[in-house]
Amino acid sequence: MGEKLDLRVGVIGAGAMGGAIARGLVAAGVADAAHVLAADHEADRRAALAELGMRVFPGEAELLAERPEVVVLAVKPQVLGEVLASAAPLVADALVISIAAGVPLSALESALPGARVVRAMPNLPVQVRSGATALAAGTRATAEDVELARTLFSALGSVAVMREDQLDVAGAVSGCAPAFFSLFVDALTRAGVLRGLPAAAARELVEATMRGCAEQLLNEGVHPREYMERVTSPGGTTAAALRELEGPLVAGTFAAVDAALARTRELAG
Ligand SMILES: NC(=O)C1=CN([C@@H]2O[C@H](COP(=O)(O)OP(=O)(O)OC[C@H]3O[C@@H](n4cnc5c(N)ncnc54)[C@H](OP(=O)(O)O)[C@@H]3O)[C@@H](O)[C@H]2O)C=CC1
Ligand SMILES: O=C(O)[C@@H]1CCC=N1
Repeated sequence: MGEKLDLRVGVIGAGAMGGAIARGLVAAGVADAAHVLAADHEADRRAALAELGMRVFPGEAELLAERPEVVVLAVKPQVLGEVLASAAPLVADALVISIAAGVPLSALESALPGARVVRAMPNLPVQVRSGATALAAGTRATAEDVELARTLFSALGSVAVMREDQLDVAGAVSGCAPAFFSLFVDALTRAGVLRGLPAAAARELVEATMRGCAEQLLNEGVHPREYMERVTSPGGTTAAALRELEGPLVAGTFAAVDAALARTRELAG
C-alpha cells in the first residue's frame, strides 16, 4: 500500500478512466475513500463509487465547492471547455491534473487563470494499480506539484515525467495500448476458434499466455526480441507464423500510432 496522503482528490467525470483512477487511489490506500470526491452526470456511476465510501456529486460545481486540494479533470476533450469555464473560479488553490487527450497545457492554463496545471496520460489498468502514466508539467506547476502528481499516479502503476509533446506520443502508445492488446487477444482467440478450438478454451489459453508473457518480460527484464527468439525453434512453427505476422503487424502498429497522434492533434484544436 502507498503512503496515505492527507488531502482530498476530486475527480470530475467518473467514467471509464476517472472511475478507474478514483477506485485505484482508494485500493492503493493513498487516499481514504472519504477523501476521494467524484462528480459524474450518471447516477449509476455515482452510486457505484458512493458504495465504496467516496463522496459523490452530480457536476463539477458541486464538487469544486468542497475545494479539494487536487482536481483530476477526466471528462472527454469535447466537453472539457465547458467544465474549465465553470471550474476556473474554484481551482485557484488546487493542483489541476487533466487527463484529456490532446488538450494542451497552454489551453488549460489560459482557461484556468492562476491555476497550477499538470497533464497526465494514464491508461485503464490504473484501476488495478498496474497502469502506466506519462506526466508533463505546466508553466505554473511547482516541483512539489509534479512530485504530488507522481506520488498519486505511482500508487497506480508506473510513471514517467516528460515533455508535453512526448506525452502526446505516450497517449498514442500506452494510453491506447490496452485496446491494442485486447484486439490482439481477441484476434488470436478467433483464429483458434476458426481452426477448431472451443471458444472458452481458446480465450483462456490466450489470456493466460498474455499474463505469463507480461510476467516474464517484466520480472526477467528480457528484451522482447530475445524473448521471441526463445519461442522460435529453428525451422519450427513460430518462425513460419512470424514470417506472416511481423510485417503487417509492425506496419499496422506504426500506422495506428500515427492515426492516434493525428486524432490527438484534432482534439487539441
Ligand atoms: N478511456 C481511457 O482509457 C483513457 C481516457 N483518457 C481521457 O480521459 C477522459 C475521459 O475518457 P473516458 O473515461 O474514456 O470517458 P467516459 O465518457 O467514460 O467518462 C467521462 C464521464 O464524465 C461525465 N461527465 C461529462 N461532463 C461532466 C461534468 N460536467 N460533470 C460531471 N461528469 C461529467 C460523463 O457523463 P455523460 O457521458 O453523461 O456526459 C462520463 O460519465 C478523456 O478526456 C480521455 O481523453 C486518457 C487516457 C486513457
Ligand atoms: O481513446 C481515447 O481518446 C483515450 C485517450 C487514450 C486512450 N483512450
